[in-house]
Amino acid sequence: MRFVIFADNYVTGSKENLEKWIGHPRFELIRHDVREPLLIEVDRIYHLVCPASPIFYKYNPVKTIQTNVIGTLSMSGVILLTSTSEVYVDPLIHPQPESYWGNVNPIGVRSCYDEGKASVQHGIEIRIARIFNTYGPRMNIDVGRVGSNFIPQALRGDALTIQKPGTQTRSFCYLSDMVEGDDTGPINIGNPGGFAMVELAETVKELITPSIEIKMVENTPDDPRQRKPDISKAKEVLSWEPMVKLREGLPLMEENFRLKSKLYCNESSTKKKMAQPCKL
Ligand SMILES: O=c1ccn([C@@H]2O[C@H](COP(=O)(O)OP(=O)(O)O[C@H]3OC[C@@H](O)[C@H](O)[C@H]3O)[C@@H](O)[C@H]2O)c(=O)[nH]1
Repeated sequence: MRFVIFADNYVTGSKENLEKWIGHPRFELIRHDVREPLLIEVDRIYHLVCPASPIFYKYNPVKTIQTNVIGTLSMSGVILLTSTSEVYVDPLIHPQPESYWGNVNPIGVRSCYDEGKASVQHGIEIRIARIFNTYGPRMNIDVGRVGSNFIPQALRGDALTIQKPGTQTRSFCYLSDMVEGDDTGPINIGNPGGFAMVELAETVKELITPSIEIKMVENTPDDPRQRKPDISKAKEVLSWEPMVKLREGLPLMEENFRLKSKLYCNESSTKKKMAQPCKL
């Protein structure tokens, strides 16, 4: 019989996201910071820890690197480690294969996360999922990620903020498309299609509030200029065919729009209104 013990220090997560499981007889929730050892006997560990939003992880770089390095050491016996496309940092090779070592600025503001996530002890059997940019329901609003900025901005009717130069690219994968792979080496998981932030802004504007403005704002240091996964290795172990075009991916975002709409519609909104992307 499976029993799940879930540990979180709620720095970025919330109990609300776990509501469905709290009280379940085979689910236990512990407030815990992975930088401290957790002495319990388990069969498997899924180590998903570390704030992933650049604003959060840059806020306290020492805690970030401790969480990634000490945290991973305390989780010895890990079976799955969620890593990130950030290990390729500002890549000079495009798209990025798993064999690429990355192009890091070791004294840059992002290095606490990039280097922390990249450090894994050699020789242990571990599944490392290098997750590229992902979006979907229950993202925190206003944590500075591009999707969680653009969609609420469009719903509120505020200008979309493209960070300069706007030609930087990312690939966006919907949450439920991030599926199981089974491979011990690091494996890229993401959408192989790359899109410039200007393209993303235009698409969000067109789909949600065509009348809103798009403005260019200053960027933060060391923002990667291009990023998309080389998924040739992943294809061998994943049964999933990712969507290459952003346009095809967008209908799936509707679920996301609805969730955001709920937050921005007032109490008197009708159910019907809630069920559609709502313009305020
Ligand atoms: O309002 C905004 C926010 C962000 N952006 C741009 O959008 C791009 C993506 O930024 P995000 O903050 O969403 O994500 P990043 O790609 O920088 O980093 C993230 O990517 C992969 C994850 O694994 C990491 O956890 C996370 O660091 C950047 O080029 C950023 O400059 C905007 O143009 N406008």
